[in-house]
Amino acid sequence: DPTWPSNIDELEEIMFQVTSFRSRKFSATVSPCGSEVSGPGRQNAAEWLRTAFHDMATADTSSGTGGLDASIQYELNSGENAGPGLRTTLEFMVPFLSKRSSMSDLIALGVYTSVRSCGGPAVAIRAGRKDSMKKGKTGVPQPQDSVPTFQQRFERMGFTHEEAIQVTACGHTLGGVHRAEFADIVPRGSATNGLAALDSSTAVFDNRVVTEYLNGTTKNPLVVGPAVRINKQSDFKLFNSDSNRTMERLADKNEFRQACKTVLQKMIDTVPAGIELTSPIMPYKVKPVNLQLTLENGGSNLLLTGFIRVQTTSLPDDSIDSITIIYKNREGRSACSSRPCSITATTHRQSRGYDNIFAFFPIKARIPVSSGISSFVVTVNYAKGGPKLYDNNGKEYRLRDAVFLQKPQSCLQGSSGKLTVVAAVRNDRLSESTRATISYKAPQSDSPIPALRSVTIDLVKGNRVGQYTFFSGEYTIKGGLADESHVDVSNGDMSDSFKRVNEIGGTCAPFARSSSP
Ligand code: HEM
Repeated sequence: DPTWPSNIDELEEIMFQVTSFRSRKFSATVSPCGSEVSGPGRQNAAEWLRTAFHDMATADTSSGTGGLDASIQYELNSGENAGPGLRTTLEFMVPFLSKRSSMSDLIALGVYTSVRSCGGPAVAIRAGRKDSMKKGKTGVPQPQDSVPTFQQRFERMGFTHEEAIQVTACGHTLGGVHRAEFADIVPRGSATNGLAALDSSTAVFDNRVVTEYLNGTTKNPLVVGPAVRINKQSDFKLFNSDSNRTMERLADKNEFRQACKTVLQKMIDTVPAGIELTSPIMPYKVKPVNLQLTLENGGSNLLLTGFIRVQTTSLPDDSIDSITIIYKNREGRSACSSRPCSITATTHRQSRGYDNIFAFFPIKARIPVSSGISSFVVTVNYAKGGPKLYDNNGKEYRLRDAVFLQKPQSCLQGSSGKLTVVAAVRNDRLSESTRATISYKAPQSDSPIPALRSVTIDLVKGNRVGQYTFFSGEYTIKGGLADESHVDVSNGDMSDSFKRVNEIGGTCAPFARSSSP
C-alpha cells in the first residue's frame, strides 16, 4: 500500500470506485462501452480514447515539448481536431478536475476507464501531469498524409514505426468516422446515425480491426471505400507499410491485448520535459475515506465519521467479520481515560472497480473531547485467517484534532456561491493563525475547461465551546461552479484539507450548546 495520505488519493478513488457504493461515477458516460450519451452515432468511450491521442499527438519528444498536457482545450478549433467529441470529453471530465486531479491526468485516466469499459486491457495510470495554460503546436496525423509523413510524425511523438501501427490499430478498434466531419470518405447512406464503423464491433475492444483488415472483410472507411480514390485511406497506408508484418502479429488476440496495453501506456506517459510521473496507481488494501471530525454535544464530543475501505477483490463478500480502529489520544498514548480507544464496525457496503472490489465500513463514533485523537491503526478481522493489522506502513494513520472543518455550521448558498467556512480550533492553538484556502473553478472564455484558482482568507475568532473555539469566514465563489470547490482549513502547520464543498449544507446550522445525553 502507499502511505496514507498520498497525493494520488483523489485519482485513486476516481479510478477504482467505479460502481455501487460511493461510486465516483467517472465512467458514467462511457459505460457500457456503446453508451451514446451525446447522441446517436456518438460513442463516448471512443471519443475519450481519441481525445487522449489528439492531446498527445503534437508531442515533440526531442525538444521535450507537448504530450499529454491538456493543451487540446485551447486547440479545439484547429482543423485537425474536428468533431464535437473532443470538447464533450473535456466537459464530462470538468467535475473531476481539482488541484489533486489535473485535466491531463484525467484524460490519461480516461484511457484506462474507456478501454476497460470496452473489455480491453488495464492500462497502468501514473499521476503527476500538469495542465498547459496555452495551445501547443499542431501535428496530429491526417488521413491524407503519406507513409513518410506518418513515420515522421509518430517518431516525433516517440513511437517506432511498429508502435505507430500498433497504437493506431488499438485506437481504431472503437468507434468510427463521422459523416458530419468526413463526408468525403463516408458517403451518404453508408453509415448508421452518421457513423461509419472502423470495425464490425465498434463497442468492443478487440482485434477485429486487425483480422477484418487482414482477411479482406473490413468496411473501415480509412481502408476501403471513397477514401482510396482521394488518398485518405490512412489505416491502409499505415497498416500495409511494413508488408503487414505488425498487423499479422496483432491477429493473435493476446498479442493485440498486450501490445495495446504497452503502447497506450506509452501514449499517455508522453509528457513535457520536467514532469515526473508517479509509479502506477494501485488501490490501497486499506484506506480511510472521507474521515471527518465534528464538534458536537455542546463541545463535549468529537464525532468521527467516514469509512474504512478494505479491498476484497478475490475474497467472497462475507470474508470480513468486522474492522476495528484502535486509536491514540491527543497525547499519543494508547489508554483513553473513560473507555477503550477502539471503534468497531461490523456492517459494510460494497463498491466495485473494473478490476477490484471493496468493502466500505462506515465509521460513526464519539470521542470525548477530553481524550481527543492523534492517530490510529486498523485491524481487519477476516472470517478465515483471523485478524490482520494495517498500520499504514508503520506510520499509523494520522488524524489530528487541532483544527477541522466544522461542517454543520459551514454552508454554501448554491445560487450566489457564498461560502461560509467554520473551523473548530483547539484552545491551546489560538496563538497560531487560522485560515481557509478555497480552491475553486473559474470559467475561461477560450477553453471548455475552467481555470483552477485558489484564495486564502483569514478566519475570524468567534465563540468558545469548551476546549475549542470556532473561527469563521466568508467568500463568494463567482462563476457558477461553487459546488465543485474544495476547502482546506489550517491553523499554523496543522490542517484539515481537501474538503468537498458539495458535502456542506445549504444553511449554516446554529451550534447546539446544551449536551444531549
Ligand atoms: C495515422 C494515424 C491516425 C489517423 C490518420 C487517424 C484518423 C482518424 C479519423 C479521420 C477518425 C474519424 C474521427 C471522427 O469522425 O470522429 C478517427 C477516429 C478515431 N481514432 Fe484515429 N487516427 C489515427 C490514429 C489514432 C490513434 C493512435 C488513436 C488512439 C490510440 C486513435 C483513436 C481513434 C478513435 C477511438 C476513433 C473513433 C472516434 C469516434 O468514434 O468518435 N486514432 N481517426
